[in-house]
Amino acid sequence: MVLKVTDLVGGYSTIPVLKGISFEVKKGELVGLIGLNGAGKSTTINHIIGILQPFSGMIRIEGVSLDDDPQRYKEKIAYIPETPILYEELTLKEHIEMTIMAYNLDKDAAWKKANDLLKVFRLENKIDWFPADFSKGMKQKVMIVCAFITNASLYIIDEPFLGLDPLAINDLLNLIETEKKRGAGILMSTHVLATAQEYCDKFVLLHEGQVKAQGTLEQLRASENSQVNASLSDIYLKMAKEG
Ligand SMILES: Nc1ncnc2c1ncn2[C@@H]1O[C@H](COP(=O)(O)OP(=O)(O)OP(=O)(O)O)[C@@H](O)[C@H]1O
Repeated sequence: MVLKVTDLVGGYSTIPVLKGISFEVKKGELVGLIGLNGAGKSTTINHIIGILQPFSGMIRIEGVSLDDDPQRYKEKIAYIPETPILYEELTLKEHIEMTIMAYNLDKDAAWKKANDLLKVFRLENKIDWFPADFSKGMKQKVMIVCAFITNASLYIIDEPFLGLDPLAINDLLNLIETEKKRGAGILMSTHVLATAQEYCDKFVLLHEGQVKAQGTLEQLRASENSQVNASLSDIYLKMAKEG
């Protein structure tokens, strides 16, 4: 098991946004975190990456909780936020060097991987550029390059399909496939349900801070009494309208 979230109650103030959610991401699985605006996807992610403290419940990555060992817990996660977060005063090269230090990576192996990824995402001649020189999509690609050199156990990818061009989306999906084969787990939040349906192994449907349904598409169809050919979008809309 890569990620195990158990009875997580959490949020920002004393009123919980998440009302006791449980789900898992296994090795080699891509799990889609699906929900309407305000359903609690970002709040869930903020708890997993340790920005928010659970009110109650447990989050473990490969059996380790943030309280057990914060450094080990954080090294197991690579997070790609929806809005890229880069250091304005650091070049692309320095972002990669910082990632190598933060994750304690072998320098030569990490740079080999980074150079391959820089080529894939057409950034190899922009290594000395600062974030201010990059477009939003290019900044997102910098975050992808940094995340995918870490050998993380768990990738958390927040809405990857809106800022990237189709070529980059395809490259990212290929990277995800490679990491799945390596045994990593991936939790991906998205509103692009057709792509999620095509690529995710399982889904967690969040609604108003609760897990309304989870499992494979077949399992969702069964649990929501949907037709045998119902799409993820059909199932989700039906569930959201029923409340
Ligand atoms: N910083 C914050 N402080 C207080 N409440 C917040 C904060 N961020 C989000 N919330 C509240 O938490 C709830 C869940 O929001 P969250 O951002 O997790 O939703 P989401 O599923 O990620 O939505 P979206 O698809 O719009 O990104 C909402 O009711 C929102 O108002």
